[in-house]
Amino acid sequence: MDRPVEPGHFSACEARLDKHIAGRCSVDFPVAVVLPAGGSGERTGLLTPKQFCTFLNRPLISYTIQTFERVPWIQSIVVVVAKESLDLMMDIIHRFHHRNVQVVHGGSTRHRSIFNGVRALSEGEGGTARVKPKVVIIHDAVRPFVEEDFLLKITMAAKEQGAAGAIRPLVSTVIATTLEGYLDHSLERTMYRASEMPQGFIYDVIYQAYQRCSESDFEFGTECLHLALQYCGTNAKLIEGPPTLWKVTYKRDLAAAESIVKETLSQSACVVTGGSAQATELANALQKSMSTLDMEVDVISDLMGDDAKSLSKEWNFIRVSVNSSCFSEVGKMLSALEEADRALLHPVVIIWVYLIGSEDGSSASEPMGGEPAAMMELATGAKLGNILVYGIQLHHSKEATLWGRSVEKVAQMSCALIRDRSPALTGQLLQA
Ligand SMILES: Nc1ccn([C@@H]2O[C@H](COP(=O)(O)OP(=O)(O)OP(=O)(O)O)[C@@H](O)[C@H]2O)c(=O)n1
Ligand SMILES: O=C(CO)[C@H](O)[C@H](O)COP(=O)(O)O
Repeated sequence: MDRPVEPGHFSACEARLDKHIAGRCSVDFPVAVVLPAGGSGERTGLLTPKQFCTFLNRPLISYTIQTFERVPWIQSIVVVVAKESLDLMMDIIHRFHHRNVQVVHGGSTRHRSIFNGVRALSEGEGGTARVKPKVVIIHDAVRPFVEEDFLLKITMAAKEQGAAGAIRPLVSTVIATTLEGYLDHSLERTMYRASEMPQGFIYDVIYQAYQRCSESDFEFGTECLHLALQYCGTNAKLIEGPPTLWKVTYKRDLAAAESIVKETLSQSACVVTGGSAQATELANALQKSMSTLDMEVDVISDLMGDDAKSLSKEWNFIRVSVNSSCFSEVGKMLSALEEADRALLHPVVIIWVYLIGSEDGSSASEPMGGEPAAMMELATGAKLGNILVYGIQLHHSKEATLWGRSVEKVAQMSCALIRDRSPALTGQLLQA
């Protein structure tokens, strides 16, 4: 019996690889990606193939493509889809401004789809030859959460070894069963790992492996690393990856993916005060209260000058108005976000916090005559551009405890609206 892999064995190898990679200034060879997306997603029980199922107004595959588009040393992306999904895929590329993406049609099995994608990287239009990549990364289109540093590890290892693949510890014991459906024996779990994606290959290795493999491999195989070993004698370097490499397989996985994206978008907020002392005081109180709710808040007077950079890095904005129910400030923020095309890939949240009353006891004339209707109209238009506008109204109180409670309530409501990003509440003027 082979000796079990000692716990930490792979992390020791990875540490050496980390050091090896750390010494590299950049990827100085062409790298391409093949994203197999030609499946039907039967295990989700949904009619729409899971790679095209949407959350936060975007299909799953668009999140994965974006992940690779952000990697500067990846030159091209090939997405492999079923023939009947070609038009849908082209529409997604157009709608979400994906670039450097070539779409080819898939096959009846994952291996056939992947081979179509690999082949497309060396055969240009009409079968003419094209410059092929040195390394090709293969990554299931339904695995949206992969980080650049891990892609770099896989890519460098593939260049060094010919092939490399992500692995994860098994979470369930693997057993062998008898034909009658009884336990034959259980495998020693420490000797096995789950093979995940991404995987990387020297282009010629995986291309030749697919040219040499059998029909049975194409029909029943699920492991590219096996083909490289079996048909090219190339033994892949195995690298333990983070738990985020999981594959969307069941319907629940789509909900999990949405939750992860929402969490990523809900780490911080930018409060814009317009510069008034009272709005700034409220903003600072909100900042303090929201920090206790794990929300990092920045307070600025306006989205101008250096502060305008928030427009391109923040997903959540709070606009504080004092005794002024006009929406011009919110309208200006909305226009700036639309001009920056900020909500193309993710929904942006704007919360209008409307403070009535002031320290000297004066109060605006009873507000909100026609404003709720105007608020709803503004929010309805904004939603079409993937910007979610909510309103929270609060009354100033000179009684410190009461005022503190009001501010805390606004902080809680703001965090909830940001974290949930529900289109259902847009345009509502909530009472704190
Ligand atoms: N003929 C196929 C089958 C699968 N895939 C892709 O391979 C990846 C991983 O496969 P899997 O999770 O099994 O997807 P499906 O085959 O769609 O799922 P199911 O088995 O539930 O139908 C997915 O991105 C899937 O779209 C593909 O490109 N071509
Ligand atoms: O991890 C993988 C190979 O290394 C593949 O993602 C996995 O094998 C696909 O299997 P299935 O199509 O049944 O989901």
